Amino acid sequence: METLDELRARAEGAPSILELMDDARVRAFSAEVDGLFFDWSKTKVDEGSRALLLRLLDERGVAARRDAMFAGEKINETEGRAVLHTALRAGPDAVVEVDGVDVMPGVRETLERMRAFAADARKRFDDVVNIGIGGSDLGPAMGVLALAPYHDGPRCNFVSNVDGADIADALEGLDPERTLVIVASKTFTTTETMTNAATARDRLPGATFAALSSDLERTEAFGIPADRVFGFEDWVGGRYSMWGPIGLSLMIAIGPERFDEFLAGGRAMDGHFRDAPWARNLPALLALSGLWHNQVLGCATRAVLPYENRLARLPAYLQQLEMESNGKRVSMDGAELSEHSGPVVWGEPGTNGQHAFYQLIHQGTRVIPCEFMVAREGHEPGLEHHHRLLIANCLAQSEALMRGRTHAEAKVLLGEKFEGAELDRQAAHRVFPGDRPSTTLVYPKLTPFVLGQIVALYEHRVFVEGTVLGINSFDQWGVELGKELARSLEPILAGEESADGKDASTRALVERLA
Ligand SMILES: O=P(O)(O)OC[C@H]1O[C@H](O)[C@H](O)[C@@H](O)[C@@H]1O
Repeated sequence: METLDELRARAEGAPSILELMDDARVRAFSAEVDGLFFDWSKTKVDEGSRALLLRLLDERGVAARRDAMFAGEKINETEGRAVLHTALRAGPDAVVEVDGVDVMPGVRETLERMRAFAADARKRFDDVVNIGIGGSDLGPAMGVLALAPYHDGPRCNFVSNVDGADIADALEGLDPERTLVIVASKTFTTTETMTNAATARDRLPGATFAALSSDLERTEAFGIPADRVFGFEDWVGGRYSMWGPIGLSLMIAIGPERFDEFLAGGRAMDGHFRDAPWARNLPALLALSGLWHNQVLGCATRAVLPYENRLARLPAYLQQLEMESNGKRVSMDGAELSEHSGPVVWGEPGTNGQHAFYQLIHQGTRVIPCEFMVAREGHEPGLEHHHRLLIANCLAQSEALMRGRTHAEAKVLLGEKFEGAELDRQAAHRVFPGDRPSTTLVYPKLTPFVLGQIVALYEHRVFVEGTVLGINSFDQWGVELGKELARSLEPILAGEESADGKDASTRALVERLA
């Protein structure tokens, strides 16, 4: 891609972030929508590079593909499906057609049934166990923890791993009469989920079961009555599904009204993504900062660092959203990508990470672009001083990464303690190279509405990055081979089949573990 080459040329010998920094830059390299403020001024993108990045969006036809997505066109070409998670949060008057049929009456009807079911479940049950994995787990698990201050419904447990420890621990001490087990699986075939669901049925007789799936024949075969089944269509991808039936546990936890606020946050971000010019468009700006760091500068990872303890599961959620969506090797037409695919995404909440892995971010030899997130306000009355410290730490990290510390400054700090060659040696360990990039997302307070804005912001960011790279962000063929091989290994481990066809290493491991 020529524009990317031009950007790489500009990045060579670009001024430092500190040299670029001034008030005008902060105004130019930040944008705000509905209280959400994104600052990307602490990057090395200058005005010229920004113009080229914006050009990339036009060259790659991002606007047309965005409009095609919202219009229900089948942009998930490898599976022949539309991509309409946005329909799950569309307003009451929305009309969204797939193959000439408006899908919104169905969406609204399911949402109404969910509301009635959730309102009743909040009275009848003490515990909800959501059994699901990947997109059928991470969204509601992340959301229930994030919105703990609004959680006034039954306790929610999330079981995902096929490791029997997960279901065994979750079922421990539950009263079947007061427990709702939700089997969440789009396909209703996923080994982990079906194995855990069967164990729950055996070990907790008398519990109430509900199902969230797009395969109504399989939910019936499992024995779940139709009035406790909430279906969705194939145009909702697993990792984009927490807005609909897969969000049922979250709706039960916080109540239908607050779930509506969550949907409204997502809807507001959709409107912004559709209408705002790219230069002020938050999803586009996040994507451009991502493309700059990953494809232009060659940084293979990005750290997501929420200064919000209740966003502890957000990095895991974003790992699936970003890496399953944009971790592809070919473009839409099947040709090998000319650029790297999406980055490795990782992170932990601050301030904890500061005392663990930030060492490498500050002084390691590789540059790790950091995405900080922080709220102006917390939820804990009387603990405002905690929140001030939290904010101070968040801002201190991005400042330290940008500023760094020179050898001369380190020597001054060491003062009289050392001299000569020893002073130089000791100072070298205390040097921070600086000029390390970060972005900061500031939000007013982690309410259901704001969580909706943030999740939709990241969804669209992934879409923009994927579109620029020519990737289909909505399939996940890369997870299939491991599943097939696991299916072939299970009977070998059970002693029913021979390991002869396997390679020497796998045979030796089978022997040790069988
Ligand atoms: O909801 P399910 O059909 O059970 O799928 C659960 C998950 O497993 C699959 O292997 C995919 O990698 C994920 O995208 C999906 O979210």
